[in-house]
Amino acid sequence: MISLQNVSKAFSGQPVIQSVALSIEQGEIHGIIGASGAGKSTLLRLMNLLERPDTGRIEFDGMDLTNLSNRQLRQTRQNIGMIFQDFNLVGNKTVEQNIAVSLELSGVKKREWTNRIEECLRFVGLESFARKYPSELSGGQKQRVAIARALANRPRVLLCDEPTSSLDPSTTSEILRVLQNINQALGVTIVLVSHEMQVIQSICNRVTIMADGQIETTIATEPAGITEITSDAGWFLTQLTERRDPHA
Ligand SMILES: Nc1ncnc2c1ncn2[C@@H]1O[C@H](COP(=O)(O)OP(=O)(O)OP(=O)(O)O)[C@@H](O)[C@H]1O
Repeated sequence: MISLQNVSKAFSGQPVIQSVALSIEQGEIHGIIGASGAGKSTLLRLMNLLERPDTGRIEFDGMDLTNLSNRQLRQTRQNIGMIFQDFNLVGNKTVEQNIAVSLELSGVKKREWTNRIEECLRFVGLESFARKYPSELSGGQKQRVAIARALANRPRVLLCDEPTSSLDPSTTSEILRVLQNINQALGVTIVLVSHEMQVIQSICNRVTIMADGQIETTIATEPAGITEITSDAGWFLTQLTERRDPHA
C-alpha cells in the first residue's frame, strides 16, 4: 500500500533518513519504534510527503507521490489521515468546526458535512461533544477529536505520530482501543510511531525498529492485547528478536 524505496532525507546537510526501504501492507497495524532522534517522525512525514525526500521513491498504491502535481497530491492525501502527539486542534473552533475545516480543505461538499461529522464523532464516542471547544476537553477526548477529524475524510491509512505520548496510562489504553477498532471495523491500515514498547506491542502486527535514520529490522508479531500500559517493557525487544519477519 505504501512503499518507500531507497529514501534519504537530510536537514541542513545532516542525514536524518538514509537509504530506507520499507513496505506498509494493506490492513496491518505497523509500529515504528526507536530512540529519540532516530528519525521516526520524519519517516512518517515522508509517507504523505509532508517532508519531501532528497532521493528515492514513495509510492501509494503504486503511484510515486514525488511525481504527482499539487492537485493530484491533494487528492491522494485524502486517503492518508494523520494524528499527532499534541492533537493539533484549532483552539478557537468547536469540535465540529475543527472537523469541518478538514472537510472543506479536502473539497467535501458542504451538504455532506453534517453526516460526516456525526458519523466520525459517533465512531470515537463523542457525539455529544460537537459544540465543545478543545479547552473544555481532556487529553484523551482531544485525541479522539483529532482521530474523528482524520476519519471524516474516510482515509485508507492513518499515520499516528506518538498519539499517546501526552496521555496517562489508562487514557493510552483507551486510544489504542480506538485505533484497533478503526483497523478492525473500518479496515484502515495504521502506521504507529512510538518510543513506548508496550504501546507498539499491544496492537501491532509488524514492528520496524529504527536507529540513526536507518531501519535495523522489521519483525512480525502477534498483538499482545491492550492492557494497562506501564513504562517497563524492555523485555519486549528480547522476545521480538527471535521472530524476525521472513518477508522484511
Ligand atoms: N524540520 C526539521 N529541520 C531540521 N532538523 C529536523 C527537522 N525535523 C527533524 N529534524 C532532525 O532530524 C532528526 C530526527 O528527528 P525525528 O523527529 O524524525 O526523530 P524521532 O525519532 O521522531 O525523535 P523523537 O522520538 O524525539 O520525536 C533529529 O535530529 C531532529 O532534530
